[in-house]
Amino acid sequence: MIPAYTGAQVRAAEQPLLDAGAGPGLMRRAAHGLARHTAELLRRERGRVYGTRAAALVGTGNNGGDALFAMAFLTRRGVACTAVLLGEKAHDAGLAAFRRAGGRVVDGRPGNNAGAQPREDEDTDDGGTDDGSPRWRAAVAALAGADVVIDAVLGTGARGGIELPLLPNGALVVACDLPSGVDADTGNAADSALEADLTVTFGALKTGLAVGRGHLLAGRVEVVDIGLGPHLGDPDLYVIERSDVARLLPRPARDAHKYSRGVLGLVAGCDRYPGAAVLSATAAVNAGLGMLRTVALGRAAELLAHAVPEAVPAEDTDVRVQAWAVGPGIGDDAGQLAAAKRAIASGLPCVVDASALRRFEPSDGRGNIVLTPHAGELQDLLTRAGLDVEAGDIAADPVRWARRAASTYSSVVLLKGPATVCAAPDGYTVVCNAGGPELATAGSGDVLTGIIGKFLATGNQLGDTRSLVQVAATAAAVHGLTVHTIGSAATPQSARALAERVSAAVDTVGN
Ligand SMILES: NC(=O)C1=CN([C@@H]2O[C@H](COP(=O)(O)OP(=O)(O)OC[C@H]3O[C@@H](n4cnc5c(N)ncnc54)[C@H](O)[C@@H]3O)[C@@H](O)[C@H]2O)[C@@H](O)CC1
Repeated sequence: MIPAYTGAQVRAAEQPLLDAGAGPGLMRRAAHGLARHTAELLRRERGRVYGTRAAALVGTGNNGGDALFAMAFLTRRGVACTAVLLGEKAHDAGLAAFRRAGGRVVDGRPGNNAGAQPREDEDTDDGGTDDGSPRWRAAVAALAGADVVIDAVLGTGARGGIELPLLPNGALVVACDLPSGVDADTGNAADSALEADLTVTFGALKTGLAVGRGHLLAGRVEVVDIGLGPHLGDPDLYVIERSDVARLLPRPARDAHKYSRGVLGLVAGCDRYPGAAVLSATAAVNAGLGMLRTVALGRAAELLAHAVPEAVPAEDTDVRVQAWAVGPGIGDDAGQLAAAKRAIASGLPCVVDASALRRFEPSDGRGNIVLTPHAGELQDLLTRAGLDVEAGDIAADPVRWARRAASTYSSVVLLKGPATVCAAPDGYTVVCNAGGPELATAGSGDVLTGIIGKFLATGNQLGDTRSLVQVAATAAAVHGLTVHTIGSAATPQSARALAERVSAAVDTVGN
């Protein structure tokens, strides 16, 4: 697991070192890491470092200082470097070092009225600012032709919105510590924040790079160790890695039989929505389940019999299983909703999804239940519990609201989204960043429910809600990895294809 910390935690860890006069050393290590990773990116994407062109957008604080020192290193490696100063001041020592190394400095400050003229062939990306003022003209002209632009306007000291100049088309973007305008604590981002190819972050991974828009804007993330380790304390959350998935995956014992491999009860599907039951059932079976008992009605039952012959129909929830998965495709069917309620009340481990979430009450919660809402369903859960929360609030701080729902409903909450946030009632949180937009199709959630159900039924990883969070994150990772078992990431993928590839995904991490 990769530990992630809020910006406030990282700043607190830095403080004793700053008090002891270690600030310049910290910055030198950060700058060295930024220069090294930027050079590696140039070598990979441009085939060389010497003779390339770099520009940095430099703000007033230490974040800008990091970039100035980093560009001093790069200048010495034969990179033509330009610093575009966007604030009233710049880090003194960093600026002096950059000038000494022979770097070029351009004044992009608000008061600058002597801006350079744009080149005639200037070609810029959308998204930034070019209101024609000399300030932005100077910045845009200085950036033209850059192979790489280092975004070092704001780091963990950011407050509120930010304006940035237009970037040249085709330039690589490296964010220094985090993309300017991203909130290191939450992942919320200013509209103008730039999308990076690479983020080089210092001291520790920041929560804001693991979740929300910050995660989407960060690109590849490299963590540079600057020696904060002993001062960091408990992380805000963890990001699950492939090696964790391999460790946490339940494996059958050599003397396993179908009951020891897990028996899952599935309450899914109805006449109106028969397909969801097939997707959940297929995923559960392909995840390595010992036996599946299905409570399905009418067309859903017929379809299941054809599509998933392994599924053993059950008349009711009065059957012997080790865990339940309830909700996919049950819609408003009164019989299926009642069956889901009974399964939830059985006391067995249970994953609750889709329509079953709409009837789930805080008093139904307990430590062996996983709720799997998307943002809209989370808003509904929170609103029904008396909390005033808008969709935008959840997008701006998904970890906070997933935790809030987990404590309110005394259950583990798996919040679906570009990053999957799994939170326990005590706040322990694991984020899964496997997969991508390929997973955002109707039916994909039904697949995830089947995988979680299988892991709950196997049960050998369950102990407390923290273990259950890890189980949920492992299931989310397997779900995400199904994407990588089919063609390239750009290959369109149906939920059915994902369900059928669950065994291949388990195989990729399990071996
Ligand atoms: N503190 C340390 O020892 C270290 C800090 N490091 C770097 O320092 C950064 C934090 O430095 P700072 O605390 O100086 O903060 P930043 O450099 O992130 O920004 C602070 C400056 O930006 C201004 N500012 C804030 N919000 C603004 C906005 N919306 N628009 C325009 N200006 C705005 C503030 O007035 C202040 O001058 C980290 O992200 C990291 O890059 C690294 O050098 C490692 C060591």
